[in-house]
Amino acid sequence: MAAKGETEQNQNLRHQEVGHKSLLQSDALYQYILETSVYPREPESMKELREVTAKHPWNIMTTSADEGQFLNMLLKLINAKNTMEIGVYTGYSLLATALAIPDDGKILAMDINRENFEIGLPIIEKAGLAHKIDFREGPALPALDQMIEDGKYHGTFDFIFVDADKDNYLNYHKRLIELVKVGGLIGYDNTLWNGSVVAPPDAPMRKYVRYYRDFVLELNKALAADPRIEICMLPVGDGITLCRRVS
Ligand SMILES: C[S@@+](CC[C@H](N)C(=O)[O-])C[C@H]1O[C@@H](n2cnc3c(N)ncnc32)[C@H](O)[C@@H]1O
Repeated sequence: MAAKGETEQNQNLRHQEVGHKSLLQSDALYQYILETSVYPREPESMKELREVTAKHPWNIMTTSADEGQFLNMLLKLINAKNTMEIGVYTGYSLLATALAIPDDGKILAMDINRENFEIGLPIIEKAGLAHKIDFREGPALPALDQMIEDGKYHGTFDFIFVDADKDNYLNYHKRLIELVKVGGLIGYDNTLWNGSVVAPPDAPMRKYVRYYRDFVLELNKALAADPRIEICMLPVGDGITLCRRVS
């Protein structure tokens, strides 16, 4: 929202700064989406987890409520059962997934930080969903290598959500393309990276946005050129690219 008394010119300038949270033209439009169709339909457990996460110092990392709603709907549409998530944080997207998959569905969830996962875990337990989650603490890349070496995970995942270290996304893609089933989906989060993907190099940008920007640009090019997948880039949240494995 525009601060009280802020001039239109200042407001426009503020929206040009890279790092603006919403990719939409105005905060008011984003707020409209949240208040009209997201918050009124958000399950109690997701609301509770969102509110607990809001008090955490790194809350900027959480998946937005509109993206959580989108993931939940998408997983139901594709009847996902066997899923993976790389980058859990306090578990908002994890909970959106756990709510969408059937009772015997599974989520292999990986994160280097167990402490943050444990912030959301009691809420997931209270919702009766913890049995669907196999949380593994540690860096995802060696874990994926191990799965590939094991052989038994090839082509077994219906859906994989990647929301972790952007400088590894291409490394993840090389492995995940073997683990997702033909016809299954991989979702890469933050592919519009705060809008920085179209910013001039000298634009004002937070340090971490600038650091990861080139990796995101490289990923987007590589996904667009990969004949093993069909892709669809959506301006939901910070941008999500869905990749459907076709071969
Ligand atoms: C943007 S947050 C994930 C947000 C989460 N999807 C949600 O809904 O709140 C990114 C997470 O990736 C984790 N992460 C960073 N590097 C990682 C790595 N190499 N392997 C696994 N997880 C990693 C971080 O600890 C952090 O919790």
